[in-house]
Amino acid sequence: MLSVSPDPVVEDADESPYAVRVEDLSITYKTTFERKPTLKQALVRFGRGERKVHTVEALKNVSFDIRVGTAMGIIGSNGAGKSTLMRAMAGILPPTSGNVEVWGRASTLLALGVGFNKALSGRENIVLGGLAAGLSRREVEERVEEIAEWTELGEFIDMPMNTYSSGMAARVGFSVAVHMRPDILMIDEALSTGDAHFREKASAKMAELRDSARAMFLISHGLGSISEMCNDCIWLDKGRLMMRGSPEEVIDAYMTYVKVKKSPTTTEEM
Ligand SMILES: Nc1ncnc2c1ncn2[C@@H]1O[C@H](COP(=O)(O)OP(=O)(O)OP(=O)(O)O)[C@@H](O)[C@H]1O
Repeated sequence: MLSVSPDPVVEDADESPYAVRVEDLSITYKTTFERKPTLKQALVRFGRGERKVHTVEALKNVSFDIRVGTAMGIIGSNGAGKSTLMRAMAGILPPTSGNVEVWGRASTLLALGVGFNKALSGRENIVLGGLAAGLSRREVEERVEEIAEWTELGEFIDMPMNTYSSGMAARVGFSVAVHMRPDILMIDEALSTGDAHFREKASAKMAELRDSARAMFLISHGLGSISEMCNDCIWLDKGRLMMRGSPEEVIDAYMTYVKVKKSPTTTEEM
């Protein structure tokens, strides 16, 4: 079950209120697919394929909570369940079991550029993105110029997005997400897109948002950006929560686990 409330709950006057609470969360994907029959099976069954169900337990009994002011890094190998967790917290994916409670409006920067209509211009996609994020027509009109300007795409902003490079499309996605003034900001790999100049600009914007939002989540294989941007960290492995702690200690444990020597290059490539 996902529940979203507008205001944070204060339970203990000495502590910041909760921003997100994840309780015993499990998510299982079920995909059916047509398995190609062997020649013999095809002859026996006159070419009919066999429907197979493939089940993946992407998250298994994950629990944690974060308070206002937390910038949490999420680390783990490919397929560990990081994006699944983010999707569940954003309300895009319903839990198979367990609960997710979110206080405030979440804005996600998942898989940058996905969801754009490439036949439309960057500016038109900004309008659609703003409306999809729940802004009113008027709010979108008020912000579209600023969002377009921020991409620094010049006249490309009025050209169809199928003429863009992936980095240019990512700029549009990033700009829309960071201008939604979210309470809870969720960023998936945003820092790895764009060129050096845009990455720097994106980092500065994220630092600004981290300070104004109630909470932030950052998924990145660039462990350097996790230690730079975050004050809390979790490590997922095969859907399980392995560890929670300061970015330094969790990254250390993770690096030891995957037995990769610590060096600036490997840190960025994990
Ligand atoms: N839509 C889906 N249908 C079926 N299985 C899925 C789907 N999305 C993800 N999975 C599976 O769930 C598991 C977790 O995937 P997820 O994308 O959450 O991992 P991740 O930690 O974000 O990985 P990466 O670092 O590669 O982005 C993987 O085994 C993946 O194959």
